[in-house]
Amino acid sequence: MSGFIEGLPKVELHLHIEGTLEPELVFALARRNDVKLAYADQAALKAAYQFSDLQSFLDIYYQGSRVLLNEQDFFDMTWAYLTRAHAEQVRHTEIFFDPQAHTARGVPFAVVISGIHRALEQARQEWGMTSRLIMSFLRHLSEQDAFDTLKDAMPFKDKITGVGLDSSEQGNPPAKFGRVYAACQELGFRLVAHAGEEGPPENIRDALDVLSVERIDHGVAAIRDPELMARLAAEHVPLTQCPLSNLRLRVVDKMSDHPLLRLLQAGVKVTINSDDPAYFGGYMNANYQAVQQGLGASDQQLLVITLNAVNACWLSPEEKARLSREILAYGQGYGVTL
Ligand code: HPA
Ligand SMILES: [Zn+2]
Repeated sequence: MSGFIEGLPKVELHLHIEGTLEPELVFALARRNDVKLAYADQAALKAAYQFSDLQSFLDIYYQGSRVLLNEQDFFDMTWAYLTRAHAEQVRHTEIFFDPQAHTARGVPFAVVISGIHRALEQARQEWGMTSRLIMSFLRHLSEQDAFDTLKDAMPFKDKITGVGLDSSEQGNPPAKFGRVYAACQELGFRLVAHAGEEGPPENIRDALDVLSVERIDHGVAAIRDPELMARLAAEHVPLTQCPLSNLRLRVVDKMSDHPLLRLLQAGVKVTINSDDPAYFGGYMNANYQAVQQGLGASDQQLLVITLNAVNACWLSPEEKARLSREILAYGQGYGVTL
């Protein structure tokens, strides 16, 4: 691991908190809550992390989430992620959570958000690490289910900055949630959506035009559509990309095929993120390393990508300016300038 990457102050914008459940914690929580797992031990669970596509991952990811029952479970999961992210110099993180994966099992919305929020608050107090929460709708479920979830979220609105859209992209295009997003916008939520992960460039366009999102999560398919790439660049639409995720879910065959650097060179505001790090083989540093080693990114390009994340995040202008200065000063220490 390069010293430059290890020490670089980072911002993470695409992280599913349920995707940070390491096998060790899955088993610890299963024991604590008396939940039966389909795997005999941690090694057997890890061996199942051989994914052929997004759906094959989601099936295991939702299985893993079944061990989360109590407020303390959501705290422990979130605290474990924050501890790792802090060790990797993540200064600010914007975290997705999937309430429907829990409320459908009878776990109250309040339990989910209280445990996550308590950990975020502790990280802020202990380390000055900042965060935002993004409530993500499961796109394989119905519009009505999303509206019901939005209603459940209302008592906790002050703890939720944005809404997102995740799960199975195939067969569940953005337009299915046009009315939900309009309602969320009316309520003052920031808007993002997964698009162009396994789906076509059209889904990226529709996320922008029908859902009015300000960032695209993944957006890998943009590389197949020069006109769309030019639009993303011209409109400064950030893409929260996740290289190791795309490799493990076979969105790309090999890391050298990943479009992240080509998009950067076309002027698109790409960022590097870890998505579901417990399942995809690494947190932020490993994803930065994949871009460095697999794509040949220079330290200067990694610096630009990191500043893109600062610009795309939901901190105040003052906080962003302070973080940008810290990152630029860090680069200068390595002789890396813009
Ligand atoms: O990578 C992902 N894509 C879509 N849905 C998800 N839910 C968790 N991770 C993902
Ligand atoms: Zn994701």
